[in-house]
Amino acid sequence: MRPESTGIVHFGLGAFSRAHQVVYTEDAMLATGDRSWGVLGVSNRMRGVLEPQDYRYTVLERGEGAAAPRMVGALSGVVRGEDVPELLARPQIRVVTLTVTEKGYRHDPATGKLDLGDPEITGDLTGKQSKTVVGQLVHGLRRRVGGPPLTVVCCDNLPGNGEFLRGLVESFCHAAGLGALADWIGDNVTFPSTMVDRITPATTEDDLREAERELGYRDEALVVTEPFRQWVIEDSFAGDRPAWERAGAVFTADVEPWERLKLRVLNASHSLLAYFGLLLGHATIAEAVGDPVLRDACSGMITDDVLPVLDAPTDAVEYGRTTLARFANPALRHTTKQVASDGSQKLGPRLLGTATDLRTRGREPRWIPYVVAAWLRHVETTEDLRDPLAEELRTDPLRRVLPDDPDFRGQVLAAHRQLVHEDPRAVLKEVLDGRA
Ligand SMILES: NC(=O)c1ccc[n+]([C@@H]2O[C@H](COP(=O)([O-])OP(=O)(O)OC[C@H]3O[C@@H](n4cnc5c(N)ncnc54)[C@H](O)[C@@H]3O)[C@@H](O)[C@H]2O)c1
Ligand SMILES: O=P(O)(O)OC[C@@H](O)[C@@H](O)[C@H](O)[C@H](O)CO
Repeated sequence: MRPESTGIVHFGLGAFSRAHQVVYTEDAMLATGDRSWGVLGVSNRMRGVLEPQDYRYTVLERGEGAAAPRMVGALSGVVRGEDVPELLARPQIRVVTLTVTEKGYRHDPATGKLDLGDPEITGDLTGKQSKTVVGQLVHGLRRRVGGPPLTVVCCDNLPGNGEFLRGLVESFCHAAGLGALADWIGDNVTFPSTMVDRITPATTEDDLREAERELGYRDEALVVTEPFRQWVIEDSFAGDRPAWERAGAVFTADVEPWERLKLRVLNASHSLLAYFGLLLGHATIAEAVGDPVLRDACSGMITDDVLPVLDAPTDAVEYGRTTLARFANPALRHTTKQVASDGSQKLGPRLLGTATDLRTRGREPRWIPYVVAAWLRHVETTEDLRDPLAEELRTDPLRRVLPDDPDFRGQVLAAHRQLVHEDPRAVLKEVLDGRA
């Protein structure tokens, strides 16, 4: 399938978007025959990779129920970030989607506010450059003023991701002295929140070689993913949109319960498996969840810490069970190192919100201090730490990450002392035994 024109600009054409939003968009175009929704990716790296392939790539599902390999053709091109401002002026662009990772938003992880001290944000505020995602978005919206409305759909794993991004854009406008633009955005641009789900590890050279043997061609932009996919979208679009519901997406008035369920059950368990998995020598998530102590620890955390403060839109116990079964998919080779990366950005949305909610209701988290302590051990013992705050974390790892709550900090430090002096497996067993 080839699109007739471009309707969507997508920031961050990483593995996930190629396995998720682009596939949903292609399915919507196939179902309706409306081929005006080609996706124009914004990615300096993927430009050089996809151009020689005419912007087509293969999606390879792995695991039980996997579909046949699929060639996706819904991308209409790939451009550089600097090209975005001009693009957003075009009326046929009706939707912007983003998967730029948590750190791509340049916010303070503790407050969720735009980091106005970030040198690249400061540079973009002058209007003389467009290096950050928020800067590119605002400079593009500036060019759009007077044109048709636009919908900006954040698809990163952040709570209230739509409202979050709207706040960053608003702060940028005010800091740049663009109050009138902020008013125009308020009237013409919407930021629906979304819950996105499809486990898609970074593609490795081994994946490429194995796929080449299987498919008979080499695809540098190939993605390997699981059969499962889910997309819940807040129904607040400013204008036209693809008929994503025809591709299985669900539109709802309130996405927050879905986002919380996913972040606090799935992503929180992923982080537990990553940090304790690394401490126990597990290279992949599938290996980690196959370790009975880690599996029981995930179930324990879901039952003891997460469920008591989760207003779930579906059966959360069953959701937890299905999640752990998906993690066990051995064909995915999702590394614990990948999931452990950028912890300073991930702990808040996945774990600390639950801990704060528990403490607000007079309950103590049983497992979360241990997961944060395992992350702390990861920070202390990893030479090539992958985290945007790596330098700062070396000197004071908790300052920018933990909420201002001395009791909780004390719990984390006590758990950390145990992990330094005792075998991590024995520590987890102790916590498990304490529940009996
Ligand atoms: N991979 C998954 O299983 C999965 C599932 C659900 C949601 N997500 C969400 O999608 C995000 C991306 O995942 P992925 O697997 O595609 O990662 P990826 O590393 O393959 O791609 C990330 C993309 O973000 C861009 N990016 C990174 N840092 C940036 C920055 N500072 N400024 C601008 N752009 C930046 C990169 O250029 C790249 O195109 C995740 O962080 C998560 O929020 C991922
Ligand atoms: O994509 P990351 O590396 O930021 O986070 C790793 C995973 O927890 C996450 O991507 C899940 O695989 C995903 O959220 C499942 O839908």
